[in-house]
Amino acid sequence: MKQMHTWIFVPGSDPKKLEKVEQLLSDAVIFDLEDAVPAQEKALARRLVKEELQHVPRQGTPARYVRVNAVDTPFFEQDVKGIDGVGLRGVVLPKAEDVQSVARLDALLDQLPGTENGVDGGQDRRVEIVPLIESARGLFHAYEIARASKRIKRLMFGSIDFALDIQAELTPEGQELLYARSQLVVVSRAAGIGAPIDAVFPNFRDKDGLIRETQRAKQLGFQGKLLIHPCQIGPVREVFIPSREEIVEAELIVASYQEALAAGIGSIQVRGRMVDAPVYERAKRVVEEVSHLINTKEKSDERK
Ligand SMILES: CC(C)(COP(=O)(O)OP(=O)(O)OC[C@H]1O[C@@H](n2cnc3c(N)ncnc32)[C@H](O)[C@@H]1OP(=O)(O)O)[C@@H](O)C(=O)NCCC(=O)NCCSC(=O)C[C@@](O)(CC(=O)O)C(=O)O
Ligand SMILES: [Mg+2]
Repeated sequence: MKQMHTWIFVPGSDPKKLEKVEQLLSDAVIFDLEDAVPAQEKALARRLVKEELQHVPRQGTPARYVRVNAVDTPFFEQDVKGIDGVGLRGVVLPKAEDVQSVARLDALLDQLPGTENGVDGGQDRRVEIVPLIESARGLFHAYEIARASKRIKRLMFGSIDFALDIQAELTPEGQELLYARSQLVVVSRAAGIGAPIDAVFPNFRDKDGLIRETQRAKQLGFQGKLLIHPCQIGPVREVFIPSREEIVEAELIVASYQEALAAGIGSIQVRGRMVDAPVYERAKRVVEEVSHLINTKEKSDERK
C-alpha cells in the first residue's frame, strides 16, 4: 500500500483556502466539515465541498478526503449524504469510539449513488473510512474499530481532543501522548491495516518543533502527519521520505543480502553491521518506497 505522509485540513467553509487545493503538494487534503466550521456555516461548507468533489482530481494533485461531523451530532447524516462525488477518496470519522459508529458510516456510504464505483481511481475503488481516534474510549476500542470495516486502511490520531478527554497537559516533548501513539501503531499492525497518521502540530510557525515531533512520530511507526497549514507540508515530507544516505545504505544491504541468499548464507555483515532477514526486509521497503516515488513523479510529469 502506498505510504501517504502529508494530510492537510482545509476548512470546508473557506472558499479562499479551498481554491488553493489543486496547488497543494500534500498527499491528501481533508475538507473539514467538523471543528474548523462553526454550526451556522455547516450548510455552506457542505455545498462548497460537494462542488470540489464533482471531478476526479488531476494526476499528481492530492487525494480528497472529507471529515464529517461525529456520529452523535445532528450534522452527521446530512454531511455523509451530501458528499457523493467521483472525487471522493475517503471519509474521516472524528470521535470514532466504537464499532457501531463505523457501521453507521459504512451503511450510509453503501447508499451513496455518486461514489459506488467512482472514487478517483484509487486501487481499491471503495470509499475509504479513516477513523480518527481522539478519546479514551476510542483508544480503548481502537483494535475493534480498525477491524470494523474493509473500508478502513489506517487510523488517525487527534491529540488535542484526546488530551482534553483524558485531562492531560500537552507538552512539547509529548510524553503524555506516548502511550496512546504507541498503542495506535501496535493496534494498526495487529489489525492488519497500514500505519497510522499522527496528530496536528498547531503552532505552525515553529518549523523546528514540527520537525522534532514528526521525527518522533516516524520513529514510533507512524506513516504520516495531519497538517493545518501549507507551510507544514515540505518539512513533514522531508522527514518521512528516505534521505540520500538511507537510500544508498538500503540499496547496498539489498544487493549484498540477495547475493548472500543466493550463496545459501542467511546472515552477513555490511559495513560492520549484521544483516539478516528483518534488516533486509526493512531495507527492501526503503528501496520500494523510493522506486514508487520515482514512478509516481514520472507519471505525473508525463501528464503535464
Ligand atoms: C490556522 C489558519 C487559520 C491560519 O490561516 P491564515 O490564513 O491566517 O494563515 P496565513 O499564514 O496567512 O496563510 C498563508 C496563505 O495560506 C493559505 N492557507 C492557510 N492555511 C491553509 C489551509 N489549511 N489550506 C489551504 N490554504 C491555507 C491562506 O489562505 C493564505 O493564502 P493567501 O492569503 O492567498 O496568501 C489556517 O491555516 C487554517 O484554517 N488551517 C486549518 C484549520 C483546521 O482545519 N482545523 C481543524 C483541524 S485540527 C483539529 O480539528 C484538532 C483535532 O481534531 C485534530 C485532529 O483531528 O487530529 C484534534 O482533536 O487534535
Ligand atoms: Mg478533534
